[in-house]
Amino acid sequence: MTVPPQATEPHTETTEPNGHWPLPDLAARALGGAVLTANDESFAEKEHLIRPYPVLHQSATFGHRGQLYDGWETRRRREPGHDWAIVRLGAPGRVGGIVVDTAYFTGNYPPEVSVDACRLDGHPSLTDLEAADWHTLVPRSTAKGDSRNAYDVDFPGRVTHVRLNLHPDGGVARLRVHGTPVPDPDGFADLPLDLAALVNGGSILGASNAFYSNPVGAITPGLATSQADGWETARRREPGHEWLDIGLAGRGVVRVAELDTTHLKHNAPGWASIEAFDGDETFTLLPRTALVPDTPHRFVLDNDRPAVSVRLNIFPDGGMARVRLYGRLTAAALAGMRERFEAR
Ligand SMILES: NC(=O)NC(NC(N)=O)C(=O)[O-]
Repeated sequence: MTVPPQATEPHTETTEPNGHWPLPDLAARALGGAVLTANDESFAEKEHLIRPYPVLHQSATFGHRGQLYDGWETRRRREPGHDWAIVRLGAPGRVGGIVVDTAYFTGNYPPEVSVDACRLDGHPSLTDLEAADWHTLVPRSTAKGDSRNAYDVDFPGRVTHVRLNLHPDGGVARLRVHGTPVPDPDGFADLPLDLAALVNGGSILGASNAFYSNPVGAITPGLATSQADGWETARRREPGHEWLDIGLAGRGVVRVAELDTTHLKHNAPGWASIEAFDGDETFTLLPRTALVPDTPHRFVLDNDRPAVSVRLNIFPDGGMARVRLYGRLTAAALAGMRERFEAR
Protein backbone atom coordinates (compact mmCIF):
# COMPACT_ATOMS: atom_id res chain seq x y z
CA MET A 1 0.00 0.00 0.00
CA THR A 2 1.40 3.44 -0.82
CA VAL A 3 0.50 5.62 2.11
CA PRO A 4 1.85 9.15 2.45
CA PRO A 5 3.51 10.17 5.72
CA GLN A 6 1.24 11.90 8.22
CA ALA A 7 2.07 13.81 11.36
CA THR A 8 3.47 11.48 14.03
CA GLU A 9 1.01 9.97 16.50
CA PRO A 10 -0.09 12.47 19.12
CA HIS A 11 0.94 12.03 22.72
CA THR A 12 -2.48 10.72 23.76
CA GLU A 13 -2.18 7.68 21.47
CA THR A 14 1.08 6.48 22.99
CA THR A 15 -0.01 6.24 26.62
CA GLU A 16 1.62 3.30 28.28
CA PRO A 17 -0.84 0.62 29.51
CA ASN A 18 -0.30 1.07 33.25
CA GLY A 19 -0.96 4.76 33.04
CA HIS A 20 2.40 6.38 33.89
CA TRP A 21 4.03 9.05 31.81
CA PRO A 22 4.18 7.18 28.51
CA LEU A 23 7.16 4.91 28.17
CA PRO A 24 8.76 5.44 24.77
CA ASP A 25 8.29 2.96 21.94
CA LEU A 26 11.58 1.02 21.83
CA ALA A 27 10.71 -0.42 18.40
CA ALA A 28 10.30 3.05 16.82
CA ARG A 29 11.84 3.44 13.39
CA ALA A 30 13.27 6.80 14.54
CA LEU A 31 15.40 4.91 17.09
CA GLY A 32 16.58 2.34 14.52
CA GLY A 33 13.81 -0.26 14.93
CA ALA A 34 13.12 -2.58 11.99
CA VAL A 35 10.73 -5.38 11.04
CA LEU A 36 13.33 -7.95 10.04
CA THR A 37 11.28 -10.88 8.79
CA ALA A 38 7.81 -12.44 8.74
CA ASN A 39 6.66 -15.89 7.67
CA ASP A 40 3.96 -14.39 5.44
CA GLU A 41 2.92 -10.94 4.16
CA SER A 42 0.65 -11.98 1.33
CA PHE A 43 -1.89 -9.16 1.78
CA ALA A 44 0.09 -6.27 3.32
CA GLU A 45 3.76 -5.55 4.11
CA LYS A 46 5.28 -6.11 7.54
CA GLU A 47 7.10 -2.71 7.51
CA HIS A 48 3.80 -0.92 8.23
CA LEU A 49 3.90 -2.36 11.77
CA ILE A 50 6.33 0.28 13.06
CA ARG A 51 5.25 3.31 11.02
CA PRO A 52 5.13 6.31 13.39
CA TYR A 53 1.98 7.71 11.81
CA PRO A 54 -1.68 7.29 12.73
CA VAL A 55 -3.23 4.41 10.76
CA LEU A 56 -4.77 5.40 7.42
CA HIS A 57 -7.72 3.65 5.83
CA GLN A 58 -9.96 4.05 2.84
CA SER A 59 -12.55 1.35 2.34
CA ALA A 60 -12.99 -0.35 -1.05
CA THR A 61 -9.52 0.52 -2.32
CA PHE A 62 -8.73 -2.82 -3.92
CA GLY A 63 -5.30 -3.57 -5.38
CA HIS A 64 -4.12 -6.71 -7.13
CA ARG A 65 -4.03 -8.60 -3.80
CA GLY A 66 -7.30 -7.36 -2.29
CA GLN A 67 -8.19 -4.44 -0.02
CA LEU A 68 -5.21 -2.18 0.79
CA TYR A 69 -4.31 -1.95 4.48
CA ASP A 70 -1.85 0.26 6.36
CA GLY A 71 -0.62 -2.69 8.43
CA TRP A 72 0.82 -6.22 8.22
CA GLU A 73 -1.63 -8.82 6.93
CA THR A 74 -1.15 -12.51 6.23
CA ARG A 75 -3.24 -14.82 4.03
CA ARG A 76 -6.09 -16.98 5.34
CA ARG A 77 -4.29 -20.02 6.78
CA ARG A 78 -5.50 -23.41 5.53
CA GLU A 79 -3.12 -25.54 7.59
CA PRO A 80 -2.36 -25.70 11.35
CA GLY A 81 0.14 -23.26 12.84
CA HIS A 82 0.34 -19.49 13.24
CA ASP A 83 1.93 -16.43 11.61
CA TRP A 84 4.75 -14.34 13.04
CA ALA A 85 7.00 -11.32 12.46
CA ILE A 86 10.30 -10.44 14.16
CA VAL A 87 11.07 -6.83 15.10
CA ARG A 88 14.47 -5.48 16.14
CA LEU A 89 14.19 -2.85 18.86
CA GLY A 90 15.89 0.42 17.96
CA ALA A 91 16.65 0.95 21.64
CA PRO A 92 17.05 -2.39 23.43
CA GLY A 93 15.72 -2.27 26.96
CA ARG A 94 13.23 -3.42 29.59
CA VAL A 95 9.73 -3.78 28.20
CA GLY A 96 6.80 -2.50 30.29
CA GLY A 97 3.87 -2.79 27.89
CA ILE A 98 2.92 -3.80 24.36
CA VAL A 99 0.24 -2.36 22.11
CA VAL A 100 -1.10 -4.45 19.22
CA ASP A 101 -3.24 -2.02 17.28
CA THR A 102 -5.70 -3.69 14.90
CA ALA A 103 -7.13 -0.39 13.57
CA TYR A 104 -9.44 -1.01 10.58
CA PHE A 105 -8.91 -4.80 10.68
CA THR A 106 -12.49 -5.93 11.30
CA GLY A 107 -13.24 -9.18 9.45
CA ASN A 108 -9.58 -10.17 9.34
CA TYR A 109 -7.97 -9.42 12.75
CA PRO A 110 -6.22 -12.19 14.70
CA PRO A 111 -8.54 -13.37 17.50
CA GLU A 112 -5.49 -14.10 19.66
CA VAL A 113 -1.92 -12.78 19.74
CA SER A 114 1.22 -13.51 21.74
CA VAL A 115 4.61 -11.79 21.92
CA ASP A 116 8.02 -13.36 22.60
CA ALA A 117 11.36 -11.69 23.27
CA CYS A 118 15.02 -12.53 23.04
CA ARG A 119 18.30 -10.87 23.87
CA LEU A 120 20.98 -11.12 21.22
CA ASP A 121 23.44 -8.25 21.63
CA GLY A 122 25.57 -7.13 18.71
CA HIS A 123 24.41 -7.61 15.14
CA PRO A 124 22.77 -11.05 14.89
CA SER A 125 21.80 -12.61 11.55
CA LEU A 126 18.34 -14.05 10.87
CA THR A 127 19.84 -17.52 11.39
CA ASP A 128 21.13 -16.43 14.82
CA LEU A 129 17.65 -15.16 15.64
CA GLU A 130 16.00 -18.41 14.62
CA ALA A 131 18.27 -20.28 17.03
CA ALA A 132 17.83 -17.74 19.87
CA ASP A 133 16.35 -18.46 23.26
CA TRP A 134 12.87 -16.86 23.05
CA HIS A 135 10.87 -16.02 26.20
CA THR A 136 7.21 -15.10 26.56
CA LEU A 137 6.44 -11.39 27.02
CA VAL A 138 2.70 -11.62 26.37
CA PRO A 139 1.13 -15.09 26.62
CA ARG A 140 -1.48 -16.09 24.04
CA SER A 141 -4.20 -13.47 24.72
CA THR A 142 -7.45 -12.32 23.19
CA ALA A 143 -7.26 -9.44 20.72
CA LYS A 144 -10.16 -7.31 19.50
CA GLY A 145 -10.61 -6.02 15.97
CA ASP A 146 -10.20 -2.33 15.14
CA SER A 147 -8.76 -1.68 18.64
CA ARG A 148 -5.60 -0.71 20.51
CA ASN A 149 -5.00 -3.98 22.38
CA ALA A 150 -2.72 -3.07 25.31
CA TYR A 151 -0.92 -5.73 27.33
CA ASP A 152 1.11 -5.13 30.51
CA VAL A 153 4.50 -6.80 30.55
CA ASP A 154 6.53 -7.72 33.59
CA PHE A 155 9.77 -9.13 32.26
CA PRO A 156 13.17 -8.51 33.82
CA GLY A 157 16.22 -7.81 31.74
CA ARG A 158 17.20 -6.36 28.43
CA VAL A 159 15.30 -7.29 25.27
CA THR A 160 16.78 -6.72 21.80
CA HIS A 161 14.14 -8.39 19.55
CA VAL A 162 10.44 -9.23 19.81
CA ARG A 163 8.34 -11.71 17.86
CA LEU A 164 4.66 -10.94 17.30
CA ASN A 165 2.55 -14.07 16.80
CA LEU A 166 -0.93 -14.07 15.25
CA HIS A 167 -3.11 -17.06 16.21
CA PRO A 168 -3.83 -18.25 13.63
CA ASP A 169 -3.46 -15.41 11.06
CA GLY A 170 -4.82 -11.95 10.17
CA GLY A 171 -3.84 -8.29 10.13
CA VAL A 172 -2.27 -5.86 12.62
CA ALA A 173 -1.83 -2.16 11.88
CA ARG A 174 0.84 -1.21 14.43
CA LEU A 175 3.06 -2.82 17.07
CA ARG A 176 4.36 -0.55 19.87
CA VAL A 177 6.87 -1.93 22.38
CA HIS A 178 6.89 0.51 25.31
CA GLY A 179 9.82 0.36 27.68
CA THR A 180 12.96 1.80 29.20
CA PRO A 181 16.18 1.76 27.19
CA VAL A 182 19.10 -0.18 28.71
CA PRO A 183 22.15 0.97 26.73
CA ASP A 184 25.45 -0.86 26.34
CA PRO A 185 28.02 1.35 28.13
CA ASP A 186 30.81 -0.11 25.99
CA GLY A 187 29.41 1.97 23.14
CA PHE A 188 30.34 5.14 25.02
CA ALA A 189 34.00 4.14 25.50
CA ASP A 190 35.45 7.05 27.44
CA LEU A 191 33.75 9.69 25.28
CA PRO A 192 31.42 12.51 26.30
CA LEU A 193 27.83 11.70 25.35
CA ASP A 194 24.41 13.28 25.04
CA LEU A 195 23.12 12.70 28.57
CA ALA A 196 19.55 13.59 27.50
CA ALA A 197 19.38 11.15 24.57
CA LEU A 198 16.75 8.44 24.83
CA VAL A 199 19.07 5.84 23.28
CA ASN A 200 21.69 6.62 25.95
CA GLY A 201 19.15 6.17 28.77
CA GLY A 202 17.76 9.73 29.02
CA SER A 203 14.02 10.06 29.65
CA ILE A 204 11.15 12.50 29.75
CA LEU A 205 10.04 12.85 33.38
CA GLY A 206 7.26 15.35 32.86
CA ALA A 207 6.09 18.39 30.94
CA SER A 208 3.88 21.32 31.88
CA ASN A 209 2.06 20.96 28.57
CA ALA A 210 2.39 18.48 25.70
CA PHE A 211 -0.61 19.51 23.65
CA TYR A 212 0.66 19.04 20.13
CA SER A 213 3.28 16.32 20.26
CA ASN A 214 4.93 13.69 22.39
CA PRO A 215 7.94 15.42 24.04
CA VAL A 216 9.98 12.22 23.68
CA GLY A 217 10.62 13.50 20.13
CA ALA A 218 12.90 16.16 21.66
CA ILE A 219 15.36 13.49 22.86
CA THR A 220 15.12 11.25 19.78
CA PRO A 221 18.13 10.79 17.43
CA GLY A 222 18.63 12.86 14.28
CA LEU A 223 17.22 16.14 13.07
CA ALA A 224 13.52 16.86 13.49
CA THR A 225 11.64 16.13 10.27
CA SER A 226 8.82 18.63 10.89
CA GLN A 227 7.20 20.64 13.67
CA ALA A 228 5.29 17.49 14.70
CA ASP A 229 8.61 15.79 15.56
CA GLY A 230 9.68 17.35 18.88
CA TRP A 231 7.96 19.03 21.82
CA GLU A 232 5.25 21.63 21.17
CA THR A 233 2.92 23.20 23.71
CA ALA A 234 -0.41 24.93 23.19
CA ARG A 235 -0.43 28.75 23.29
CA ARG A 236 -0.20 29.78 26.94
CA ARG A 237 -2.99 32.19 27.94
CA GLU A 238 -2.11 32.54 31.64
CA PRO A 239 0.92 34.11 33.34
CA GLY A 240 3.90 31.80 33.84
CA HIS A 241 5.84 29.62 31.45
CA GLU A 242 6.11 26.02 30.18
CA TRP A 243 8.78 23.46 31.12
CA LEU A 244 10.11 20.02 30.26
CA ASP A 245 11.78 17.71 32.81
CA ILE A 246 14.48 15.40 31.47
CA GLY A 247 16.08 12.53 33.40
CA LEU A 248 19.74 12.19 32.46
CA ALA A 249 21.20 8.86 31.32
CA GLY A 250 22.82 8.77 34.77
CA ARG A 251 24.42 11.22 37.19
CA GLY A 252 26.74 13.31 35.08
CA VAL A 253 28.28 16.71 34.36
CA VAL A 254 26.62 18.59 31.47
CA ARG A 255 29.06 20.88 29.62
CA VAL A 256 27.21 21.86 26.44
CA ALA A 257 23.47 22.36 25.85
CA GLU A 258 21.97 22.31 22.39
CA LEU A 259 18.49 23.85 22.11
CA ASP A 260 17.12 23.37 18.62
CA THR A 261 14.10 25.42 17.51
CA THR A 262 14.19 24.07 13.93
CA HIS A 263 10.72 24.12 12.24
CA LEU A 264 9.35 26.37 15.03
CA LYS A 265 9.15 29.49 12.88
CA HIS A 266 6.30 31.44 14.42
CA ASN A 267 6.03 29.54 17.69
CA ALA A 268 9.59 29.27 19.04
CA PRO A 269 10.03 30.29 22.69
CA GLY A 270 11.38 33.81 23.18
CA TRP A 271 13.79 32.68 25.89
CA ALA A 272 14.96 29.51 27.67
CA SER A 273 16.77 28.57 30.86
CA ILE A 274 17.98 25.25 32.28
CA GLU A 275 18.00 24.25 35.95
CA ALA A 276 19.78 21.11 37.20
CA PHE A 277 18.88 18.81 40.12
CA ASP A 278 21.19 16.62 42.16
CA GLY A 279 19.59 15.19 45.30
CA ASP A 280 18.35 18.18 47.32
CA GLU A 281 20.46 20.62 45.35
CA THR A 282 19.25 22.80 42.51
CA PHE A 283 21.51 24.96 40.39
CA THR A 284 21.38 26.92 37.15
CA LEU A 285 23.00 25.45 34.06
CA LEU A 286 21.81 28.11 31.63
CA PRO A 287 20.44 31.47 32.80
CA ARG A 288 17.43 32.90 30.96
CA THR A 289 18.75 33.38 27.41
CA ALA A 290 17.10 34.74 24.25
CA LEU A 291 16.41 32.23 21.44
CA VAL A 292 15.67 32.73 17.76
CA PRO A 293 13.17 30.74 15.68
CA ASP A 294 14.08 27.80 13.40
CA THR A 295 17.68 27.57 14.70
CA PRO A 296 19.92 25.04 16.46
CA HIS A 297 21.56 26.93 19.38
CA ARG A 298 24.66 25.67 21.17
CA PHE A 299 25.56 26.97 24.61
CA VAL A 300 28.84 26.13 26.33
CA LEU A 301 28.03 25.94 30.04
CA ASP A 302 30.22 27.09 32.87
CA ASN A 303 29.54 23.93 34.91
CA ASP A 304 31.46 21.22 36.69
CA ARG A 305 28.69 19.97 39.03
CA PRO A 306 27.00 16.62 38.37
CA ALA A 307 23.21 16.36 38.12
CA VAL A 308 20.65 13.58 37.70
CA SER A 309 17.92 15.57 35.95
CA VAL A 310 17.24 18.98 34.43
CA ARG A 311 14.29 21.27 33.84
CA LEU A 312 14.22 23.16 30.56
CA ASN A 313 12.10 26.30 31.03
CA ILE A 314 10.74 28.02 27.95
CA PHE A 315 9.25 31.53 28.09
CA PRO A 316 6.39 31.85 27.71
CA ASP A 317 5.53 28.78 25.54
CA GLY A 318 6.39 27.16 22.18
CA GLY A 319 8.45 23.99 22.14
CA MET A 320 11.77 22.51 21.14
CA ALA A 321 12.63 20.27 18.18
CA ARG A 322 15.58 18.71 19.96
CA VAL A 323 17.40 19.07 23.31
CA ARG A 324 20.95 17.71 23.58
CA LEU A 325 22.94 17.85 26.83
CA TYR A 326 26.52 16.81 26.19
CA GLY A 327 28.73 15.79 29.09
CA ARG A 328 30.19 12.86 30.98
CA LEU A 329 28.70 10.31 33.37
CA THR A 330 30.31 9.97 36.77
CA ALA A 331 32.31 6.76 37.33
CA ALA A 332 29.54 5.48 39.68
CA ALA A 333 26.82 6.20 37.09
CA LEU A 334 28.80 4.36 34.41
CA ALA A 335 29.21 1.40 36.76
CA GLY A 336 25.43 1.43 37.45
CA MET A 337 24.75 1.42 33.71
CA ARG A 338 27.07 -1.56 33.28
CA GLU A 339 25.23 -3.41 36.06
CA ARG A 340 21.86 -2.79 34.38
CA PHE A 341 23.30 -3.91 31.02
CA GLU A 342 24.70 -7.12 32.49
CA ALA A 343 21.59 -8.05 34.53
CA ARG A 344 19.86 -11.10 33.02
N1 LIG B 1 -6.57 -7.50 2.26
C1 LIG B 1 -7.74 -8.18 2.17
O1 LIG B 1 -8.40 -8.08 1.18
N2 LIG B 1 -8.09 -8.94 3.27
C2 LIG B 1 -9.33 -9.54 3.57
N3 LIG B 1 -10.45 -9.13 2.82
C3 LIG B 1 -10.91 -7.81 2.90
N4 LIG B 1 -11.95 -7.47 2.12
O2 LIG B 1 -10.43 -7.02 3.65
C4 LIG B 1 -9.26 -11.03 3.84
O3 LIG B 1 -8.69 -11.37 4.86
O4 LIG B 1 -9.75 -11.80 3.05
